[in-house]
Amino acid sequence: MFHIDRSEPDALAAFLGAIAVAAGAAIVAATKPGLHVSTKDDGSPCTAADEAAEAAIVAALRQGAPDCAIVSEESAEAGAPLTTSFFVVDPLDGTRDFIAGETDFSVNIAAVRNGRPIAGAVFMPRLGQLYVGGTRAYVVAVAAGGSLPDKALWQPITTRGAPAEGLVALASRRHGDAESEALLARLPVRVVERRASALKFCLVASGQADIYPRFGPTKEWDTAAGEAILAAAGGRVVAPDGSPFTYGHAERAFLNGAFIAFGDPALAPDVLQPTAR
Ligand SMILES: Nc1ncnc2c1ncn2[C@@H]1O[C@H](COP(=O)(O)O)[C@@H](OP(=O)(O)O)[C@H]1O
Ligand SMILES: [Mg+2]
Repeated sequence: MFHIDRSEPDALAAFLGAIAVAAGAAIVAATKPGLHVSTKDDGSPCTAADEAAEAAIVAALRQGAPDCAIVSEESAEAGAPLTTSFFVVDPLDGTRDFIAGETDFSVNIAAVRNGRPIAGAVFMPRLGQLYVGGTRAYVVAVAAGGSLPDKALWQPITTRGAPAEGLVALASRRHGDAESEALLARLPVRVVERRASALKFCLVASGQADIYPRFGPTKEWDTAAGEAILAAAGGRVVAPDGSPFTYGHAERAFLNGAFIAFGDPALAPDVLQPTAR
């Protein structure tokens, strides 16, 4: 049995990783021609794949960690503050890209302890890539619904130092915003790659990119797992004033403020607001 307040972060991350890979199979199984797309109250799409993955994840979390609260994208409601330790789930992050047949979509599951993410898993079903982070961060090649290989075969990942030839920056493919573009315009950026879902955090965590600023809106389930992985790999996710991100804000419907995710902590003086330096 797992408990967020008592289990080791790496053990929690492996638990979440196995659940994310199994949820990937639910997504693949639900992916059929003519997949029904409904529109949620906020105008964003939801499919049978989102719902099947959420049901699989919630059932597995309840079985493995029965005493822990769960916040999940498709069932979260604004209201009373939660306990400060809970699982946060996005069963299908990047739904628009999923519907468009792209590879950039992910299953995100994180464990939040005292308002901070301590373990996370991000799985890309169509890429067959699982990223996990607890105390350390790893990438694992595994097909949707497959068995996780022995931990000795997991590849440890770390962020990279900012390259002298310029930064590789990441931005949302479908939800760009002017403030993020303005920040990147002030930095020595070599290329801006537009990608979807929490895969962006994983690309920074594994040293394939350097910075991902996001001033436009996101929800806690979009960032918690990615933050856990990036932090375990040596990077940071902070508000533009340098303050840490906290989770469990039911009173604002789990809406995040702006953040800057970056791999090399030495970038802080360049990317954060002057008062935060
Ligand atoms: N106006 C808005 N308010 C809140 N969250 C938003 C939003 N526009 C986009 N998002 C979040 O951004 C996520 C997609 O990120 P990206 O653009 O990097 O792929 C969406 O995830 P879902 O696809 O799970 O709904 C959604 O949660
Ligand atoms: Mg999402």
